[in-house]
Amino acid sequence: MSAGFRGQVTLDGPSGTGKSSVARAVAARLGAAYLDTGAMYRAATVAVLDGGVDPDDAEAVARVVAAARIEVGTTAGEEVVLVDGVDVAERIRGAEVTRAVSPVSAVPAVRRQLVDQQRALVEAADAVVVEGRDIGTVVLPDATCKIYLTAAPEVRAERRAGQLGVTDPAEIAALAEDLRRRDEYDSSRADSPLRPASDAVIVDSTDLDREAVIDRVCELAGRAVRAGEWA
Ligand SMILES: Nc1ncnc2c1ncn2[C@@H]1O[C@H](COP(=O)(O)OP(=O)(O)O)[C@@H](O)[C@H]1O
Ligand SMILES: Nc1ccn([C@@H]2O[C@H](COP(=O)(O)OP(=O)(O)O)[C@@H](O)[C@H]2O)c(=O)n1
Repeated sequence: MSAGFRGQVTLDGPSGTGKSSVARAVAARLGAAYLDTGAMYRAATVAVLDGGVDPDDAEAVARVVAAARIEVGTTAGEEVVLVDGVDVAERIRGAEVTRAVSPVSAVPAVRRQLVDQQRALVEAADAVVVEGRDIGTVVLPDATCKIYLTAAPEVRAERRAGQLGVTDPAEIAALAEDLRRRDEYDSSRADSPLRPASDAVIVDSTDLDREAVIDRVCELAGRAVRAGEWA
């Protein structure tokens, strides 16, 4: 399965399972576009923080985000994230945004706005890999191939620590607590909670390296296309 893929691959799952790194590599291998929906919720959070609004004040959050122009790129190799024309690609990965993103993304009006934008970006592409929390369940219920990535919590925290260059055990424990809190928030919200779609294939990456996960996702994408051709 390489060139010639047409359709949508969705990658959902909690933080640190490898969604971004795997989705980017799969998109490159399939010659597909790539959409990081988490970057959009993070960009919305930048607008909320800069608007001086409490991330837990749903009404104020909805108002600020409705007035913000959020733009993301869909090319796997280049990260483009703009809020009102300002490059926030680096800032969205910072601790301040990570702390505030879950309450912002639990606001239904924010989700409606960003889901509309996500669907428009997907429609513009013949082939696309989309990662997030609700892509297989809500954004693209008819996607060609749905994957739900999981991994043991301690493995996810270690991966995140490795990514951020954190080695102090107390800091790793704090990262693990942050992941746990965010997963709980994302899984228990009323609108579009984090959960696998009923027709998603669950891939547990605890004991798989990155390349093995990429191979598996490409294989599943190829299989889904062939199944569609025979249907
Ligand atoms: N299967 C894997 N084994 C080991 N490390 C991985 C694996 N998949 C991803 N990683 C690494 O773990 C870190 C977090 O991955 P990332 O793709 O950002 O996860 P997510 O988008 O789900 O939060 C990155 O440094 C990435 O390179
Ligand atoms: N489709 C999505 C994607 C992200 N999100 C929210 O955005 C946050 C950040 O997503 P992300 O994918 O950048 O997070 P990481 O897994 O990279 O840490 C998540 O914790 C969710 O609160 C969401 O609600 N729906």
